[in-house]
Amino acid sequence: MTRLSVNINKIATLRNSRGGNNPNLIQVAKDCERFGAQGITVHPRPDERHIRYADVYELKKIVTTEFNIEGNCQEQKFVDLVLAVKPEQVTLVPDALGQITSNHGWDTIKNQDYLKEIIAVFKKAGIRVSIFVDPVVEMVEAAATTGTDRIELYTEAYAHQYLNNKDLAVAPYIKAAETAHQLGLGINAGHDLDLNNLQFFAQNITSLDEVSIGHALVSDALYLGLENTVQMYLRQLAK
Ligand SMILES: CC(=O)[C@@H](O)[C@H](O)COP(=O)(O)O
Ligand SMILES: NCC(=O)COP(=O)(O)O
Repeated sequence: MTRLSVNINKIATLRNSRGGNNPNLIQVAKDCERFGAQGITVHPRPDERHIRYADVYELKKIVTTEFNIEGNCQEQKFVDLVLAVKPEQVTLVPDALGQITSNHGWDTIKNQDYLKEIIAVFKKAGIRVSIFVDPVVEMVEAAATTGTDRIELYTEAYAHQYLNNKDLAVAPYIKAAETAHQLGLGINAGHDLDLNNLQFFAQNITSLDEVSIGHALVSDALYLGLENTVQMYLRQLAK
C-alpha cells in the first residue's frame, strides 16, 4: 500500500511566526507517527522560512518511521546536512532561492552528469535517493540513468487539472509511472495532493510507493484535528 509521509513544513511556519516553540515541531512529528503516518518529510530551505537546519537534527533523534529530507542539493549546506543526518530518503528538488514553493522538476537530460555525481554521493552514504520530476516520459527515462532509486512525481498540475477533468489530469502521470516502473524506479508523488484528489491519484498509479503531503493536510487539521486528518488521508490511500 502507498505510504503517507506527512510534510511538517507548515507546522514550522506557524511556530516561527511568533518566535517561540509553539506548536512544538518535535511533538507534532511524534504525534503524526502515533496517529499512523508512515513517514515524516521536511524541506529545509536556505532562508529557513519554516524548517530550520537545527530542526532536522532534532527530528532525526525521534522519527521512528521514515525520515525524508527534501531540498536543493545545489546548496552545499543542504548536502552537508543530509550527509550528517543520514535520513532514510533524500528527495532532490531543483528550487531556485526566491521561489514561494517548489514549482518544477529536474531537467534530467540537461542535468544528467550533475545528477549522476550528486546521487552517487548520497547513495554511497546509504541514503535512498528520490528526484523531483515532472510527469514527462523523457524526463523519467533520463532519470533512470542517473542512478536514482526513485522519482517523485510533481503533482501540482494534476491537482489543478483535477478540478476540471480528473481523467485528463491523471493521464500523464499514468504514463510517467508506467515508464518509471518498467525502468525499475520507485515512485513517490507530492505537491498539492489533498483529501479530494488523493484517492483517484493513488487508484490510478498502481505502483505508487509513497505520497508526501503537507500544506493541505495541515490546513485540513485546523478544522478536523490532526489525528483525525492523518487517519482520513490514510483511509484515502487504503481504498
Ligand atoms: C517538493 C515539494 O513539492 C514540497 O516539499 C514543497 O516544496 C513544500 O515546500 P513548501 O512547504 O515550502 O511549500
Ligand atoms: N513533496 C511534496 C511535499 O512534501 C508536500 O507538498 P505539499 O503537500 O505541501 O504541497
